[in-house]
Amino acid sequence: MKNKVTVISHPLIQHKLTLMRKAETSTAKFRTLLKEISLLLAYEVTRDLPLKTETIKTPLATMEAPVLAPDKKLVIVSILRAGQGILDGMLELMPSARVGHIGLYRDPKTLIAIEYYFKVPHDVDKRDMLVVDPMLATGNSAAAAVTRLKLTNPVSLKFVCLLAAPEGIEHFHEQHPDVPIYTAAIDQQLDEHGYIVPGLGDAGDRLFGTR
Ligand SMILES: O=P(O)(O)OC[C@H]1O[C@H](OP(=O)(O)OP(=O)(O)O)[C@H](O)[C@@H]1O
Ligand SMILES: O=c1cc[nH]c(=O)[nH]1
Ligand SMILES: [Mg+2]
Repeated sequence: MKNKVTVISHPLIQHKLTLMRKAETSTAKFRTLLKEISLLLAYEVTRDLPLKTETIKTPLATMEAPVLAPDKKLVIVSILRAGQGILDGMLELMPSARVGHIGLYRDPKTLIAIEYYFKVPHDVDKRDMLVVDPMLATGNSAAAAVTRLKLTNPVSLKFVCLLAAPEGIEHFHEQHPDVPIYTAAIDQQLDEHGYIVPGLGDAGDRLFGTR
């Protein structure tokens, strides 16, 4: 499991990601695309969820049918703000998942992540945790979020994003070699302001139309 990065390179994801990257893509379209991609990411990220069987009756017969095994299943933690875009899509696929929020913003000068909000369900220690944020740039935000969330003792932890920079992957795995990263793409590098290049710009601003 050490230093594991999975690039989810499904053609539908790659096509939609290209549309998201385009500077002319509207806020409404950007939001819809992120939601659609998140459904596809969720499908891949939950591939190893354990199953058990239960006896059910179809209109024709009784059968042993697969259902998700644990009573307490997933908790999805959104890193505010932009994590909300992935959360929306994932909740459509997994409407019973519990949800946590961690509010972080990057100080524009130091690029250090500053926490301003934290709330997770009381029973996260019985749940598998997906931490979601579209962007892994320096990795400061994701690493700080996971450091904080590890204190809540989730059963397991995965980090899910849309775009990752090589620098961010390295920094994140220096601090959390045990936490796998799932991403739709790994871009070239960071620019001097800590933005992913070629990237898609500021995910939060594009999602909420704040710029
Ligand atoms: O890997 P890092 O260098 O930490 O950068 C990534 C972070 O930057 C963005 O959030 P931002 O700070 O812009 O906050 P916002 O979501 O409220 O816009 C993004 O959503 C990540 O949380
Ligand atoms: O490229 C980047 C880097 C950090 N945060 C973003 O939203 N985009
Ligand atoms: Mg932002």
